This record gives sequence, C-alpha cells and structure tokens, in this order.
Amino acid sequence: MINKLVEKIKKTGAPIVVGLDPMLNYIPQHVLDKAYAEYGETLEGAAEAVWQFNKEIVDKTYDLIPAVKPQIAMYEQFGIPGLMAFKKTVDYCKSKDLVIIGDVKRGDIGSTSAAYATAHLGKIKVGSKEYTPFGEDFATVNPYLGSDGVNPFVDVCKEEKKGLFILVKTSNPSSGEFQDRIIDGRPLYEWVGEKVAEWGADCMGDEYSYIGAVVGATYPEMGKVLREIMPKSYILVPGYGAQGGQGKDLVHFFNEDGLGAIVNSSRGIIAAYKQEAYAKFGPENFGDASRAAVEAMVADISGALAAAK
Ligand SMILES: O=c1ccn([C@@H]2O[C@H](COP(=O)(O)O)[C@@H](O)[C@H]2O)c(=O)[nH]1
Repeated sequence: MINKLVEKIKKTGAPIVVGLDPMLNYIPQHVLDKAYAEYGETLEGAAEAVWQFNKEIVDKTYDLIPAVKPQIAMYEQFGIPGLMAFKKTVDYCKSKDLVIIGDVKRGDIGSTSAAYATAHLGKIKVGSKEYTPFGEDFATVNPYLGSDGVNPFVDVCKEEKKGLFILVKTSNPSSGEFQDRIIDGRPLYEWVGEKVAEWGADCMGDEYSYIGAVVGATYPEMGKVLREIMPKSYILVPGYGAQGGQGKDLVHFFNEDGLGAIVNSSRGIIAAYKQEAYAKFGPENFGDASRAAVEAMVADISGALAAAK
C-alpha cells in the first residue's frame, strides 16, 4: 500500500490527505434537515448527515488527492450508526481508489493490539467465512506500550500489504509534556523515531517503508531532526491549517526527492465554506469550497517546496 500511496502522490502532485472529521456543526443545515426528515433527530439521523456530507466532499475532491484520513472519534460519538457511517465512508473512498488512513490511534498489550490490527487492517475468520471488518489501508498507532504493542500491527501489515503511521511527535500544544522529556541525553520523541526507523527497515516498499510516523506540522524544527532519523519512513503531518501549520513550515518534513511526507488538513478542508476566503460558495456548495481549499493547500505546499530548492 505504501507503493500505491507514493504513486498516487506523484500522479496527483498533491502530498496531502483530506481529513474526514465530520462534526455536526460543520454540516450545512440543508444536509442536516434532509437526514433528520428521514431518520429523525437520532443517532441514525446524525450518521446519515455525516455520510452525505462526506460523500459530497469526496465526490468534489477525489480526483485531486491521493488519500483521505477519517478520524474514528468523530464517528464513534454517534455510537453504532456512527461506526456504520465510518465503514460506509471507507468503502466509498475505496471505490474512488483513494488510499485510506484510519486515524484510530490504537495500541495495547499484544493480544489486544492483534485484535485492533485485525479490525482495522486485517481479516477475521468466522467459522468457514472470512470478513474484512473496517478495511482501511493504513492505521495510526500509539507506540507507548512498547514493541509488543506495535508488533501485531506490523505482522498484519506484512500479511495484508498495509501500513502504519506511528505517533512520534504529536501536533498538540502539550505534546512536549512527555514526548520532549530528555532520556539518556535525547528527547523521547527521538528515541521513538529511531524505533520507527528500526521497525520500518524490515518493511520496505519500493522506495519507502510501510511503517511511517506522525509528526505535527506545528513542530517544524523537530520535524527536520526526525526526517533525518527516519529517512525511509513516510511522515504523516497533521496540524496544517486549523492548528496553524503552513506550507513554509513543512519543507524539512520532505526528503530531497520531494517525497516522504503527506500533510493532513481536516477542518481546513471540510469546513472551508465557513471560512471568509471561501464564503462566496455558500453552504449549498460546501463541496466546491472544499475543492478550492484543496487546490489552495496543494499550491501552498508545492510553492514552499519549489522555493526551497
Ligand atoms: O499529532 C496529531 C495526530 C493526529 N491528529 C489528528 O489530525 C486531525 C487534525 O485535524 P485539523 O482539523 O486539521 O486540525 C484530527 O483528526 C486529529 O485527531 C492531530 O491533529 N495531531
């Protein structure tokens, strides 16, 4: 799957991923009204609105982008109907040939990690039958339980040709509380980055490993160091747009080949119609506003990379 991701990034010229993080307050009223008219103001109604919202955004952007990143929390908040909307979204994105990064941030003791890996990246046998529970292509993993919490995910990736993005340095303001603590003379995130490079060395695609890392756009200096520590790992970079990251901050997350990083924006794309810059589209044309926001994001990042050459 890493080869498909790299190929699609080259083909689209867009090292970006659209984060499908639907919240009800991002969904235009006409979409909510229709879903509630059909299902009532219920969890089912909310899940239907989420699905219709996602579908329009995917329809308006899929030809420009290599990948999407549905954030499972935004679906879980609507219970079982929400998880069904998550699965429907994954399947629809797959039908559009997009690479799907499940932002699930799992990680536990080995046996439990194995079940999470099956759920999100693998297949489950039920009697004589086999099923694909959620079917994402990549999953985000929390490595802080250590190797035995990560290895089951790596094993499933090897079997299924899937991939991981392992949390190394997260984009949030308090990420330094633990991740920046100095251990044996180096910050913890560097130790985790080294471990990602080690896990990844055994998991190479054609050019890059299918064991990647998450490093926040909000920490460009740390991104530069981590790029050197993990030269063959793709870096998923959240924190662009709504969290303040800009193209100019991201240059050092990329390798000399112009590859090696994929930048996520969720609210900045899916709720673009609410921003002044895209207000002319109006809520009725929210998908067109998202398309314009994708084009602007690609231009910002490509422009920064070209200027740095
Ligand atoms: O360090 C991290 C890891 C994951 N995320 C996730 O990315 C998106 C960001 O959403 P925006 O609306 O573009 O801010 C969201 O799903 C987070 O859970 C992150 O932000 N930082």
